[in-house]
Amino acid sequence: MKPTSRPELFDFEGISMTHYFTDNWEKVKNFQARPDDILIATYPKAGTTWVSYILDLLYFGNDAPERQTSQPIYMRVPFLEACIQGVPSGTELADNLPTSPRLIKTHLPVQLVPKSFWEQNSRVVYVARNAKDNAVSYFHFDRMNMGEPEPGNWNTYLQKFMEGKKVFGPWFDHVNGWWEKKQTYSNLLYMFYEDLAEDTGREVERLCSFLGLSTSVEEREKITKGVQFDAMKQNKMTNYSTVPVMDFKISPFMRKGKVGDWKNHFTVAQNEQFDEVYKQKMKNTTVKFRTEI
Ligand SMILES: Nc1ncnc2c1ncn2[C@@H]1O[C@H](COP(=O)(O)OS(=O)(=O)O)[C@@H](OP(=O)(O)O)[C@H]1O
Repeated sequence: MKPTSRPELFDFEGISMTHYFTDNWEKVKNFQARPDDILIATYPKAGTTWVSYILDLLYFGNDAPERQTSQPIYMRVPFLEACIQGVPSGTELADNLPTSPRLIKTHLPVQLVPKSFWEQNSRVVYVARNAKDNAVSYFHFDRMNMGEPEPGNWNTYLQKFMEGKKVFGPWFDHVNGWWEKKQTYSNLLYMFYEDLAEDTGREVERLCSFLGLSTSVEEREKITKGVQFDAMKQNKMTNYSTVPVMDFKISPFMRKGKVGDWKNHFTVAQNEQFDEVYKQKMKNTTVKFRTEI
């Protein structure tokens, strides 16, 4: 259903959120994960759809062709915390998934993930993207998605991004929180968008080895080809063109798919300020990002 106005941000357990991701909170919090579930966790716009589609093809690519031609990726990989009037919630979709393993998407910061995922020792694939490109992608997404708060202009957007006043909270805490989790939770694979862009085939192989899949080289090559930006942009089941709240005339979901597009957006002054903030916020972590490849 099309919203009549954009939602407001509010504080939820210390994180900026909109009601779309908190309205179903009791069910999200008490969600029953299974040991073979695979949770795909990301800060928004870090490569969720890319990795979702890779995993979907790895597990179900050879299933009935209708799955690939008639079911959009967001139906195959439910968005756990999403709750939008008129469509089934993420928890409902996940509970009713007929396939196994279940692939489930979340943008939650690690501390808000339902505890059953940890209790069941479910596998988690986290994808992170460098902060500058992530901010740019998020800005264009918020411009075109009426389900997101009003983005304002690029400069005000960037200031708010640095303050963490974006849906799902600060990028910094998100990537750092999940990085810390990885140190103690062995069923977590921490991936980078930049690595995927540099060598998708290598990253597909990494995923297979994490998941214990013995997919053939030919199959992996086929998947690698099918998940390239242009192929996914043309594919109605992966390009989000079926979502009514998104206005592709403003900006398409599959926008550029590049590493380094931030250079076309940041002014010299914005870049200097961002680097200062980044240094402060990232001073206690060992996670390293590439802003170009
Ligand atoms: N195959 C492939 N190759 C390269 N880049 C890709 C690919 N698939 C998705 N993308 C880019 O990822 C951005 C969307 O991120 P998400 O899928 O995480 O969005 S969401 O949070 O689920 O809404 C968005 O990035 P930008 O183009 O920079 O805006 C997409 O274009």
